[in-house]
Amino acid sequence: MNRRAKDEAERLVSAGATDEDSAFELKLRPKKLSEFIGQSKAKEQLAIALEAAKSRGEALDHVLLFGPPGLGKTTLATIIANELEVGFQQTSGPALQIAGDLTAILTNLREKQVLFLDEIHRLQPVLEEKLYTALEDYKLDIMIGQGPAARTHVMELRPFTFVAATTRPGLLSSPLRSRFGILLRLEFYTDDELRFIVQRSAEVLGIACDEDGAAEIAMRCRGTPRIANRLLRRVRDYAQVRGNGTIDRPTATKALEMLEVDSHGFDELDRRLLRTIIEKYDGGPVGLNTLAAALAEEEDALEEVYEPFLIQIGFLNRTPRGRVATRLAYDHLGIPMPGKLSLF
Ligand SMILES: Nc1ncnc2c1ncn2[C@@H]1O[C@H](COP(=O)(O)OP(=O)(O)OP(=O)(O)O)[C@@H](O)[C@H]1O
Repeated sequence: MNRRAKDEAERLVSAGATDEDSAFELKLRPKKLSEFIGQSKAKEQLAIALEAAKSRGEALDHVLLFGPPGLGKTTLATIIANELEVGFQQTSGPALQIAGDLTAILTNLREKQVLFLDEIHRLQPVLEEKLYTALEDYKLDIMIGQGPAARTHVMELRPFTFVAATTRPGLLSSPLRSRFGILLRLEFYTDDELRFIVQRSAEVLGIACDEDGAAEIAMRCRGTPRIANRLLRRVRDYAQVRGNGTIDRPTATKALEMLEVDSHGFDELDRRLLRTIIEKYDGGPVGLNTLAAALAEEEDALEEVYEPFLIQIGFLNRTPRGRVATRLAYDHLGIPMPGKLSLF
């Protein structure tokens, strides 16, 4: 495990998946679009496209899912296959190393099947080019032989639906982006939607959790279902050992305070990030690389994992000159915000 993955795994409110999450996520994953809570815009777009493809008896257009980690991209990909009643095969950008890997997967796909490729922004450029004709015409160029005797053979593929996911849509080349007919952006969830998700997960896992207890967890999970499900498991432990086994508001509050997850779902790292901008750089603007060096964190991790939620809830601004802490950040940390200089 590299340092970033290790730090991420240790961070309770990280949106990245840990091994423990994966085991639970299999149980908690909604199987049908009707069970998928929230994301009404993406859901409606998808429902219409699914119905149209089904009524025409064709493979669904290729789908690109994008948004921060843990919001349900993999879940939606599996739902697409379930709704179409076709097979589902999953791989990821970093897992595909050589052209042969991709060829093997594509040539083994069955008619109208869903192929899900996670982290498509990390796909190697040569493989990306190979994908173009496969996505456009269901054809694959295969090189046979080597040197002057090498020949290209065009292989026909069965029509399939390609579903790709990325946290960094900006890194995709425009030819690749243009191969997708359906673009679905996933947004952070509202507190109400997350309360439903917590209650549903509690029911599936057989955990006693009342509405207020679920609301307390929902409020502190950074708009992210994966974090909601993880906090639910930790609060359940606390309720069993220190409480009467039921998750109500006081139990959830005490458990989350003990875990140092504050009322906004911030942990030590978020507070350190905001405090660094305020105390070391007078509130900003400070460039991403300077900030990453000051925090001893990687730029990618700051940009992909930590910042999106802080920006979404208005604690941080990304400006052309760098990151700026907002008044909300000063207030939350109890630091007085310096007044603007006035000429009068
Ligand atoms: N709308 C939803 N309703 C109920 N549960 C959800 C919803 N979205 C996600 N979840 C739950 O959150 C967890 C994480 O979802 P998922 O693995 O689909 O996220 P992801 O966006 O693919 O993340 P990553 O890209 O990091 O893999 C799963 O346990 C899933 O059951």
